[in-house]
Amino acid sequence: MNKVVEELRTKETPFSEQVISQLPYLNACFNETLRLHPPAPFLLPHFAPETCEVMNYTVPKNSRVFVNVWAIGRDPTFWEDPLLFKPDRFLGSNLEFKGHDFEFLPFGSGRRICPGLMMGSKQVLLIMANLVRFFDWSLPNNDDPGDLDMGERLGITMQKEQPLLLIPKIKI
Ligand code: HEM
Repeated sequence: MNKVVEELRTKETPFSEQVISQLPYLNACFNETLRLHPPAPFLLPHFAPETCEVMNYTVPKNSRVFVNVWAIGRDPTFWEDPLLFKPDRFLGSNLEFKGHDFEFLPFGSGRRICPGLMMGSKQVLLIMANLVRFFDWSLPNNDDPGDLDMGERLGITMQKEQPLLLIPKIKI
């Protein structure tokens, strides 16, 4: 948190879209959040119109296919310390969420990739940048952020199981 605060508070505001895309730590935090908590953990249901082979598995014609990107994002084959929130893993890495890196598919891939990818990612980054830049955040009772319950519940999209209660203090 300190690293992203420092990165944001040395930049001029209001933040432009161009500045936001050049903030490595903010972008790394966004990527790491999408890796561990993809909003659509099974993507949208896909359909195999023909029988096909994928990595030695046969997918029969007319199958309904779910891609578990939640599990892929936590697979120790691809990710070191997969359950830890470590944004630094994305610093200096070429991994992108644009559908070419199959270990990181929070927006899906291929013809049905999320068409709102650019809009959604820019919006979240801008909102996060402003919330972090202009407020100091703490937990009620000065609770330790490390103890925050990050349990999830599956709905149409993934949701935090317990509501997030935070105290903002304005910081100009
Ligand atoms: C952080 C924000 C967002 C995330 C993580 C996200 C994620 C996804 C995912 C995983 C899919 C399924 C892709 C697949 O099955 O391969 C999807 C589909 C879709 N998304 Fe997004 N999305 C986001 C924002 C948006 C926004 C802002 C819009 C519209 C303005 C949007 C519109 C759509 C539409 C229309 C589809 C269905 C595409 C199709 O089935 O052909 N999304 N999104």
